[in-house]
Amino acid sequence: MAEILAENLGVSSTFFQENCPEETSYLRMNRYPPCPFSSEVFGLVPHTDSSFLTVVSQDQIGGLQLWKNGRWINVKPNPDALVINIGDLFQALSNDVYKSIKHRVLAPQQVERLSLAFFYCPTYETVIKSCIKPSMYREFTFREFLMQIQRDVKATGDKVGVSRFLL
Ligand SMILES: O=C(O)CCC(=O)C(=O)O
Ligand SMILES: [Fe+2]
Repeated sequence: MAEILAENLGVSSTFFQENCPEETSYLRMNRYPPCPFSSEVFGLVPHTDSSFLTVVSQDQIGGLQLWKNGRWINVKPNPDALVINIGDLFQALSNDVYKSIKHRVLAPQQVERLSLAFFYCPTYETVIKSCIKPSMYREFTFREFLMQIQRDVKATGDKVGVSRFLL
């Protein structure tokens, strides 16, 4: 899927094969326990993913929301479908042709919710640069990106993200 999305971006056809070996991607298992204060807390605070793509499998409880056209949209659970999110790295690689989607998870009120998120990521040394010119972002390695996030979270409490690398 990453290869298909990158087809018209000038990205080398072997880019993902070369930079995303199996061991650099990971699966996160999320458990959201029922919360009596669910209107006051999040299951997962609004964020974008630091991956190329994220594949999410969610159960039937619901609560995942996307920020679209200035409002939060519910992602209706569908047992026959996976949710694929564009992550920060695809946004930079595509020079904003694809946008990293902001999303959040509401805390469930009565029953626990489970989800699985697979983060498709490159090696730390992978250089992220757009082939579309003029490039909006300066080139950076995945390692630099993750370290910048750590610094920003420490300093501001927030991730900031790819906008940090805008030229
Ligand atoms: O639980 C979900 O539906 C989404 C999980 C998520 O956004 C994440 O793990 O980054
Ligand atoms: Fe996420």
